[in-house]
Amino acid sequence: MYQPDFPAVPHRLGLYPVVDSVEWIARLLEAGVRTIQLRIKDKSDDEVEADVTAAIALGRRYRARLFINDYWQLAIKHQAYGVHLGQEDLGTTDLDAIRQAGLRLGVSTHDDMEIDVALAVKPSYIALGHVFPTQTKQMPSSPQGLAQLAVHIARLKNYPTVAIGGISLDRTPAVLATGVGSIAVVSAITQAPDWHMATAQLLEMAGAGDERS
Ligand SMILES: Cc1ncc(COP(=O)(O)OP(=O)(O)O)c(N)n1
Ligand SMILES: Cc1nc(C(=O)O)sc1CCOP(=O)(O)O
Ligand SMILES: [Mg+2]
Repeated sequence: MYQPDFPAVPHRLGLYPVVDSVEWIARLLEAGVRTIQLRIKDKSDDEVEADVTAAIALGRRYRARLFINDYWQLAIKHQAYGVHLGQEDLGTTDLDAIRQAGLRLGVSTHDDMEIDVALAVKPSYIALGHVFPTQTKQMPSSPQGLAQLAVHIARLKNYPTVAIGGISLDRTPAVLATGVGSIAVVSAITQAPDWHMATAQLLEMAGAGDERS
């Protein structure tokens, strides 16, 4: 049963690019993306606040689901659609503040134990990674692969789910065949020889997500 303690998101979030600049947010929203994340690493709140506010304004203009990675206080201050947090963030974040501000919450997981932790938080969606090897982030764990992803999706049947890690254009059909509602990608778009074409192809396969809930 999907009864999150945070506002619900559509079951299928569709194509979900994870990008590190307002420029990428602007061009991907213009290209038709409707679920997206601003992921800027290792800067102070002061350094990122202008980018966070600009990204949130763009998200509103395009009626998109804009998640802020890590900077949950800024996300609350500027009323983002949602926040994405990792497992290690859960103990240091005021989850009640996010809930009371009405923001959606996405939580990363990498194995069954982390899924148990995430389910206890009752977030809006659960991310499952990393499916394949990735060059984008150093991962302490091994890739879980498609078979394990499918097991997790079966366990989480009514929960909105997002797959992440090494998802390329070629691998997308097999990832979607597990029943996952969304594919989160970095390099498949940002390192593509033609990002516009790659985005159009990924949107064609994964969709832009269901209507807002
Ligand atoms: C959709 C999605 N899934 C997983 C992650 C990873 O988040 P996290 O574990 O917080 O690690 P960093 O991205 O902060 O390095 C994500 N960002 N988005
Ligand atoms: C940011 C991130 N988080 C992951 C996780 O498994 O939690 S994998 C990942 C990087 C995904 O980049 P790419 O699409 O280029 O492989
Ligand atoms: Mg994070």
